[in-house]
Amino acid sequence: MSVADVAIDLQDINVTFERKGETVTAVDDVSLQVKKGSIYGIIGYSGAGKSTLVRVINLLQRPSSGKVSVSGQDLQQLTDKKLRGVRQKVGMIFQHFNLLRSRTVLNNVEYPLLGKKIARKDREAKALELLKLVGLAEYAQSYPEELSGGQKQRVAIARALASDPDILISDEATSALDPQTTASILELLKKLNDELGLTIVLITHEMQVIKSICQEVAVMADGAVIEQGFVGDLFTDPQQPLTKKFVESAANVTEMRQQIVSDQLVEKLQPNERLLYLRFSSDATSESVISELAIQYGVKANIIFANVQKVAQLSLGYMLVVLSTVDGQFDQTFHYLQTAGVKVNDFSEAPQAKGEIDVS
Ligand SMILES: Nc1ncnc2c1ncn2[C@@H]1O[C@H](COP(=O)(O)OP(=O)(O)OP(=O)(O)O)[C@@H](O)[C@H]1O
Repeated sequence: MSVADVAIDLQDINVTFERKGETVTAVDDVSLQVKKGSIYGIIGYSGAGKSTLVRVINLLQRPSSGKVSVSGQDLQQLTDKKLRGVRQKVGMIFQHFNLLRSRTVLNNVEYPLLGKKIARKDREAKALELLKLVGLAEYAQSYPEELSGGQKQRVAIARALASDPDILISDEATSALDPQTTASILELLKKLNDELGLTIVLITHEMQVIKSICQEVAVMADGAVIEQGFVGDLFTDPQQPLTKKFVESAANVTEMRQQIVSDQLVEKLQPNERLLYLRFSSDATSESVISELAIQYGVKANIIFANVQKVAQLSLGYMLVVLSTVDGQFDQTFHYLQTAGVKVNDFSEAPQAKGEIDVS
């Protein structure tokens, strides 16, 4: 990536806090680059350091060490005045919207422009234009409490756009919303990314959110980035146990695990049967693999669970299947699956009774 293509460049960032005489490491040696015009996700459980890390991006949180560049500018070298200028180009939205209750929706959106040399008429026109963009023009004179959660977040987005930012940071912006409203807010963010070329950094604890709109993702745990890369790659071949857990959560694999245990699938297997968990990427479709097994190798398949999810233009298939052969031999079957690019876990010997089925 050339320097001109980089919106955010964080190098070797550490953030420590002193708490009750102890040093807490909130961010542990994190380096990442966010490409201009991309949507970059940061996922991790509560306390992983996500919020602290994104506050470093506009130096609301100064790192204990490391370098922060935004749009090619080394922020730690800037004067306060220049830093304020950069901060205005980095908008933020939050889980709890942070709207001013006593002001109308229109006033909330114009708020960031109040201190600027811009005529009231123009300011109002701009705020109204932004409300149109987020689909809320008719609510301009309403008050926040008259709006639903999703509508409040739209107002917060319009307000964040008032200073014409190049970058928008979304800190758990959909966490308080139901799945349908979440989807509509993510759709809006994608539209802003497409139409305005806005670079978006999106913090979440939900892989569904990452899957919906992010191109790249960093997985955080205990302050560190433990895995990062393109979303499609992470979903197809997650390396770290935590990443695998997040990927599974987005593919309903948890349900599948429960089914294995509650239906006692392993206990019921015949000697000539195997219980396999198969993962497919788009170049190996589940139908073609299963029919090939039947035709070429005479293997029967009983599909117990199947799910296909779309991630970054890839179709990823997950399947739990009982395969049976006449002679109970599976060497050829495994070999075929491997060459077809299918990832295989054999659950036949798994400690199913305890529900500890590892799908790594
Ligand atoms: N100002 C502070 N003083 C002391 N410790 C802090 C401070 N801010 C954050 N921490 C600690 O740093 C760690 C990371 O917190 P952070 O809020 O960045 O995590 P997070 O992944 O965003 O989690 P959440 O989603 O719950 O906010 C936590 O252990 C937190 O207690």
